[in-house]
Formats: sequence, structure tokens, C-alpha cells
Amino acid sequence: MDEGKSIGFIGMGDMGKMYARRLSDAGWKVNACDLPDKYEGLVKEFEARPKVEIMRNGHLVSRASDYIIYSVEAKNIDAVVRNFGPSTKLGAIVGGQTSCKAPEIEAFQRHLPKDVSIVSCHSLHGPGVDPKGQPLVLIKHRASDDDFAFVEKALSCLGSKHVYLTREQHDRITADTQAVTHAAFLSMGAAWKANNQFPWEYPRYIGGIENVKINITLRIYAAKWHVYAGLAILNPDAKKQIKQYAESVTELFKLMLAGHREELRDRVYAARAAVFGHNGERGEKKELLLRDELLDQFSLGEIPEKRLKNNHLSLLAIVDCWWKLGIVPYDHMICSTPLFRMWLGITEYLFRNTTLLEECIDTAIEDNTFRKDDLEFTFAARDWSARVSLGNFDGYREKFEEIQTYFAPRFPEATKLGNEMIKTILEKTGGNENEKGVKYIPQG
Ligand SMILES: NC(=O)C1=CN([C@@H]2O[C@H](COP(=O)(O)OP(=O)(O)OC[C@H]3O[C@@H](n4cnc5c(N)ncnc54)[C@H](OP(=O)(O)O)[C@@H]3O)[C@@H](O)[C@H]2O)C=CC1
Ligand SMILES: O=C(O)C(=O)Cc1ccc(O)cc1
Repeated sequence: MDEGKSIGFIGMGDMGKMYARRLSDAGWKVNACDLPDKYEGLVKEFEARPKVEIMRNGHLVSRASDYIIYSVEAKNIDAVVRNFGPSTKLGAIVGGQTSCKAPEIEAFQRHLPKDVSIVSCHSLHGPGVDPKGQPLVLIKHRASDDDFAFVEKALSCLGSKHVYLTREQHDRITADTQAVTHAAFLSMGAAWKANNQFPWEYPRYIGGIENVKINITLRIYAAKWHVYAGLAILNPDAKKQIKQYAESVTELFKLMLAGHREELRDRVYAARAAVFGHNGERGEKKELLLRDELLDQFSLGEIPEKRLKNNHLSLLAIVDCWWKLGIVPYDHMICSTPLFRMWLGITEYLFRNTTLLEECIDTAIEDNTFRKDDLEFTFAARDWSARVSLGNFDGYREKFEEIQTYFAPRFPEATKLGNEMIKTILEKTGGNENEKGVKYIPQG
């Protein structure tokens, strides 16, 4: 295949392995390494795949491969490229899988020899999701058309939708989509833990869109902290979005506490008009992305006979945040992750249904049984924002892992349910169809 060209992977964690398996299945020769202590284990794991050669370090991968993908923690990218970059084969192509492109491309520019092309990628989904039909961002930073065509050809076996962006466009959009979405779900988990609650044990958190909140929160906490920390802390646009989200949560909660119904209502409707149109008519499709009946089946607890009301502070705040930052989330659909589509789906469900939105405002003002949940949610959103703004990786990790430990016993069940939920919803929302690549032109 392609006169014996080979693809290299530095970093054989979840994403590196997923790529290595799929590329070798498609017939490519793959050279791969992780840290030296993983060598023996990887050799064993890949012994049945003769197309995958496990090497002892990144120097060996770099000198032998025609296209090398760094698939390591974003926070380590500079150190790893500094170490192995100078060993890159003459005239090879180098790219990375990290979730924030400014530091990655800067590391390539600083440490790679000048004859090396730079084409980066970013699969906008986790390692457990079928890449078919999911967006795959490609960044032609420094490369000939032939080199870029080679990358497209090699990665075409993933069956993803190619989206062509610059690194700046990539980082802006993923701040709007991924970083702020994670901040919301991370805050829900933090608030439940702070109140010593397992939400599936409370009728108010069961069924419909509440299931999405629980399943996605647990899915995020079941994953690796560095993925979320990296894409939030290293992306300057993300800090701004997460800060605005925390401010929106705080300001809306204050209106609720003070019982300022009209002010709250005006603000919610102004945000709705900006994001969803005056009557909530703007959407991805005429039909809603998600509906309660579809979501009821993905429950970790018993569905109550009568659905309990919620003021959905987390959802009111995201629309307020989009409004304040001038973001129209539908503009980013082409670069959306499954989690972002779920998040937009439940938000849209609430905001395009005036009866539900009114019920939410009534609950916010009249029902004080939510106050302790909302108080902890507000603290949590502000605390995550502070840790991200300070660039505090250790502080991020400490908080993440504490909450991870709290929820860990339910991860196997929640992951299974979450996978089914995502699969069903992607099928319903047409998120898995395969299309030709798109050149993304951001609006505004
Ligand atoms: N998981 C996801 O959903 C997605 C992740 N990404 C991005 O892809 C990248 C990889 O993520 P993921 O696979 O999930 O993370 P993992 O932690 O599973 O994998 C990263 C691997 O790189 C290894 N590594 C670190 N330093 C070196 C080195 N010097 N030489 C060789 N290997 C090294 C790590 O070892 P050790 O653990 O011992 O440090 C680890 O095994 C990250 O930048 C992430 O942001 C992108 C899309 C989706
Ligand atoms: O879908 C999400 O937002 C995820 O959490 C999975 C994920 C994590 C990191 C990425 O760079 C891309 C996708």
C-alpha cells in the first residue's frame, strides 16, 4: 500500500490504540510506542496483528515512519515533541491528536526539522464511539497538496467526515462546543457529590432529559482527567467560555433566590430569542433532536409515575452563556462531538417548548427544594472556572479524581447505558451517516 509507507503512533493510550487497530485493519503498516514500561504489555496485546510493530520509544517510531501521529497528553506535547521530533524521518509528515491545537502546532514548529510537513488531526469523539460519520478535523498547517492527500487517504479508513480548519478556527470552535459542555456536566457531578447524593436515587433526577444529565456526567467522570483538563486549560478561548458559564449560573441563581420572576423571565426569553429565535423556532431540524420518551429508557433508576419538575439552572445558564458570547450553537454542528449534540439536544428540548420553559421559571421562583442543589451547582461551576483560569492542572486533577472515586461503583452500568443512549440518539439524529468532507466556514 502506497509503496510501503508506514504510519507511526507515539502514545498508545485509548486513542492511539483505536487508530492503530483501524489503520492496520485497513492494511497499513503501523509503528507504535508508548512509555518504555508499557513495551512488553503492548507487544503482547498486539501480537496477533503482524501489521503493528511495537517499538521501544519515539525515536525508533519517528525514524521509521512516513506519517507520525503524536497521541499523548496535551500537557506533555511540547516535552514529547522536543524529545522525539529531531529523529523524524527526512521529508515525513507529522501530526497530533491532542484536543487543543495551539500548543501542539507550536511544539511542531519549534522542534521539528524544516523539511517535515505538519498536518494535524482531531477526532471529535471518544475512543469508544464508532468513528464512522463523526467529524474528523484536519489541519493542513505546513504541507504540500500531495502530503495532505496522503493523510486524507490514510485516515479515510475511519469513515469520518473530514472537516478542514485552521488551528485558530479549531480552538475557537472546540472552546464553544467541548470545553463549556464539559464544565456543565463536571459541575453537576461536583454538586451531587457535595450534597452526598447519587442522583439516580432521587425521583427528580430520573427519566427524560435527567437521564442524559446523569449518564453524560458519569461518562465524563469515568474517563481520564487529563483529556478534559488539557482542552480547557490550554485553550485561551475555553477559559473565557467557562468563566461566562459560571457567571451566567451565578446571576440566574441570584434572580431565583431573590424571587425576581419578571427579570428572570425577561432574561431567559432574551437568551432564547438570540439562540433559538423569538418563538424557539430555530433548530437543527424541524423535529427536536431529542425527546423525553426516547430518553426514558436510559435510566439508572426507577422512573417515577409523575415526572417531577426541575428549574434546570444548568440549561438556562448555557443558553444565557451562548447569548452573552454571541454563540449560535447550530453554527458549530459540523464540528460537534456526541456529548455536545446531547447537550444541545436537551437544551433545545427545553427552550423550544414554551410550556416547559414557563414551568421551569415557575419552579425556579416557587419551589425552594432545589436551592441546596443549585447552591452547590453554582459553587461548582465557579470553582471549575477558577481552576481552569489559574491553569491549575494539579488542582483540576485533585477535584476530578475525588469525584471520580465517589461515582466509580456505578461506572460499568452507566458506561453501558451511556453507550446505548449515544448510539440510539446518533441513529435518530442522523449523526452517523457518512458524507464527503466539508470546508467549514465559521459564521461571524
Ligand atoms: N480520549 C478521548 O476522548 C480523546 C482524546 N483526544 C486527545 O488525544 C490524546 C490522547 O488521548 P488518550 O489516548 O485518551 O489518552 P491516554 O492517556 O489514554 O493516552 C496517552 C498515552 O501517551 C503516553 N505517553 C506519554 N508520554 C509519552 C512518551 N514520551 N512516549 C510515548 N508515549 C507517551 C501515555 O502514557 P502514561 O499514561 O504512562 O503517561 C499514555 O499511554 C490527548 O491529547 C487527548 O486530549 C482526542 C480525541 C478524543
Ligand atoms: O464528546 C466529548 O466531548 C468527549 O468528552 C469525548 C472527547 C474528548 C476529547 C476530545 O478531544 C474529543 C472528544
